[in-house]
Amino acid sequence: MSDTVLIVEDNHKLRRLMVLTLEKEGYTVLQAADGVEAEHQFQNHHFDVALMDILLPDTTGIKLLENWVTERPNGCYILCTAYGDVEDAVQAMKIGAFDYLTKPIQAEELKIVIKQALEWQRTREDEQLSHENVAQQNHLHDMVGKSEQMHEVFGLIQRVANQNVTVLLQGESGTGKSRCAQAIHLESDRADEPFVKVNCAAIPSQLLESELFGYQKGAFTGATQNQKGKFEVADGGTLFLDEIGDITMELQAKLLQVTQEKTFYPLGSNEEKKVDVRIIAATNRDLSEMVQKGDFREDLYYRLNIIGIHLPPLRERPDDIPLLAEQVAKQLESEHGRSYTIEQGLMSALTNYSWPGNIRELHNAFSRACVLSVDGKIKIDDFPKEIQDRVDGEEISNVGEDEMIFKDPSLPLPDQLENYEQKAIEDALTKAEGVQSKAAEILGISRQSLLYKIRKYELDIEEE
Ligand SMILES: Nc1ncnc2c1ncn2[C@@H]1O[C@H](COP(=O)(O)OP(=O)(O)OP(=O)(O)O)[C@@H](O)[C@H]1O
Repeated sequence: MSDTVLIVEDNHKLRRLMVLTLEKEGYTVLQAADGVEAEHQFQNHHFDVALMDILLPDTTGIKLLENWVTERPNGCYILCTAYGDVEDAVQAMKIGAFDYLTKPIQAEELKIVIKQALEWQRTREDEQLSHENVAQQNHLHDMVGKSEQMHEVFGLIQRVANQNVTVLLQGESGTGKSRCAQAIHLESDRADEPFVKVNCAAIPSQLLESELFGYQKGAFTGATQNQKGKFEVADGGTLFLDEIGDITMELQAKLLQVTQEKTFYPLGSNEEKKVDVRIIAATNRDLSEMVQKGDFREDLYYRLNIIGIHLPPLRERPDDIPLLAEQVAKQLESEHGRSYTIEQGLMSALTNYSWPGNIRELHNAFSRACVLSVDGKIKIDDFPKEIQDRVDGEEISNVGEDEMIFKDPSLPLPDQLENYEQKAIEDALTKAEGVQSKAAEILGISRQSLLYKIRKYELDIEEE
């Protein structure tokens, strides 16, 4: 059965043109010339995507969208806005439109957006199934993680990989945004095409434009020959714009145009270039806050954030630490040609540290520890002082002097630490009358860390 598209457009000529274009592509097309007809179609027919004009004789596309999103939240809606009407476009995206098209609508653009919408729609329907599959999986390409948050991220990556929509990755520095962008590319059918990364913060703003769009010989002093920009280099593949929050307003406007039209002009050139590039953007800044402050264009924000993926900080997913640490140790084993063992108790100690630099800090700390380790045995002493201090502080600070009885000098230090830790947890839980969040507060660790330790020491505690 072919996919069905509903077109709501009062301009007869334009509607006819859109219907013909889509019917030629093999879609079944329903039509409506005003709000009443549109409501009738909505109530009586199934359709996969609706494309509606903003201005209708008896209502607005925004009003229809508001009603339909409430009634069928899983539907896929695209609004057609007048050229340059940013406010309507932004409002539509906020309400829940999949995307918007700016008039005049090109046939090619129409075909692409409908195709993307249907792909997104289909994968959303498969969501449940793929979610179950992904839940079993603790890695995706080079990414590892077994926490619920990372399973969710893996699921999203797989669902969006083959849709040409832009993706916005947000998360603190070192949480894995670049890796995530690569994983999306590798999961997609563009995997054999180029993956091009541009760090927008690392390139001075005057140069960034020519870096992205290229230039023609003579465009400026020193432009002695034509130079391709990253958009052209990435043609057919993926362009990863890292630190997107750092680009100037002027460049934001240009970028918006490429995301809409897929065309641009190299600096100093009159020749329009057309590219097929999938854009993934990332930032560790709060882009929606930047929008509110007027530092980032709202329309570009919505355009980039068609699919948003949040990479959680490591302190919120301590369950991933052992897996990540093992991955680094394995990598280094093959690089250094020797094997490493991780001292007992070290892992639980490391889950107590908050890792402000996230996975990058963990990687660096582990690499350092491997190099410093004697006989390949990685110990807490091999970690940077700030980590040792934090770990020791948290482990010992909650143990009173009268409990020094737990210190058995005949045991190796990690085992002594584990004894302290277990006792401290038991005491905190008693003090907190079994309320885990309170106990975690007393211990100065996250509730997740506490749960991890309760399981680790097999403490007989009722689940909250
Ligand atoms: N899930 C993961 N599994 C294994 N390694 C990871 C994972 N996520 C990130 N890493 C590693 O952690 C380090 C930092 O990751 P990455 O550069 O992707 O972070 P980022 O969020 O892009 O950082 P920044 O914002 O500073 O650019 C890299 O060495 C990367 O390979």
